[in-house]
Amino acid sequence: MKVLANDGLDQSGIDALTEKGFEVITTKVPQEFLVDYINEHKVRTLLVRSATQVRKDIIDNCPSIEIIGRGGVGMDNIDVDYAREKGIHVINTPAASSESVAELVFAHLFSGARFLQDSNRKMPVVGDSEFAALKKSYAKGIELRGKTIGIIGMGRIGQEVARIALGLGMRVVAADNNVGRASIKVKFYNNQFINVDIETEPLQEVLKHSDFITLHVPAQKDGYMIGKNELNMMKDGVAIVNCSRGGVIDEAALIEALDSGKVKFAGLDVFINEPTPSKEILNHSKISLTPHTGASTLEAQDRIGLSLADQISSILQIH
Ligand SMILES: O=C(O)[C@H](O)COP(=O)(O)O
Repeated sequence: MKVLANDGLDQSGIDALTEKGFEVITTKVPQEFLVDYINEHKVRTLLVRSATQVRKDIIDNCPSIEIIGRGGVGMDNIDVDYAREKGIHVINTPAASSESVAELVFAHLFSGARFLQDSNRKMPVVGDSEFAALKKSYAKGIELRGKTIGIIGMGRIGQEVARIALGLGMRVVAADNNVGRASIKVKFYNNQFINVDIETEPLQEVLKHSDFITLHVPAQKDGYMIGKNELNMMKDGVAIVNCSRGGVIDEAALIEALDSGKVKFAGLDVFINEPTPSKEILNHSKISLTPHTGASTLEAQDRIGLSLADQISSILQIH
């Protein structure tokens, strides 16, 4: 019962699977050697994050595979329908990382609002004499409280973003093609709950009325969701965060909008070219950057490991 976790697996998952008699291999096998490796080791379960591509070549040429597991949410690196047609179980962990991604959205928002990304780059390289000048250049920070956040995509992550935003005293507006109205349960530390209804609006309305926009949609098949036209619709001085997928936003149009001042700042966790984002993106003083770490917290990875182990055991009926 070999499980190959090609992009790694949290110890929680390794322990839970090992306890049930699975052999978990965490060797990173390069993409071009995967088919041979899987066949040689008769791997029955292939686990990946977003790095390993599980395309038709693997599905067609690795008859031992019974389960393909995505430790995370987005399955755009897996030919899901094709695998299912071939009788392979394809699983993911849609609920395990929402809090982590949502918290990263606010890390980017707070960073941009107070110039942290620029300050972290410049403070180590400028001398004492520049301290005052830097302080002056960061004098026009902004608060999040009281501002409007537009959430595009009200799935689990979008809803978690709404919960945090409400706690910060922000006004929340949302756009979602599938959800007419989202009722958000907000839990407080004393275990009390309140229900808050969030009306969704057409995308264009959300773009027009938001001070901050955050994207929580799957990888787009038909071009950019946010391109030049959409950027033009937004308020002057809007801020944008993308912790969903590269290619949801047109990076060239974003850079132009940052340079013109239309967009005040951006926070990007995902890029059109991963793992090599463009130099313009990497070096832009108004962009807060993270290398696709939305789900990379100890807590999320622990939950992901347990969820995968649970699902694999139940599919293979190992109790
Ligand atoms: O879809 C996801 O779950 C996130 O993009 C995280 O991807 P990762 O597992 O490669 O960090």
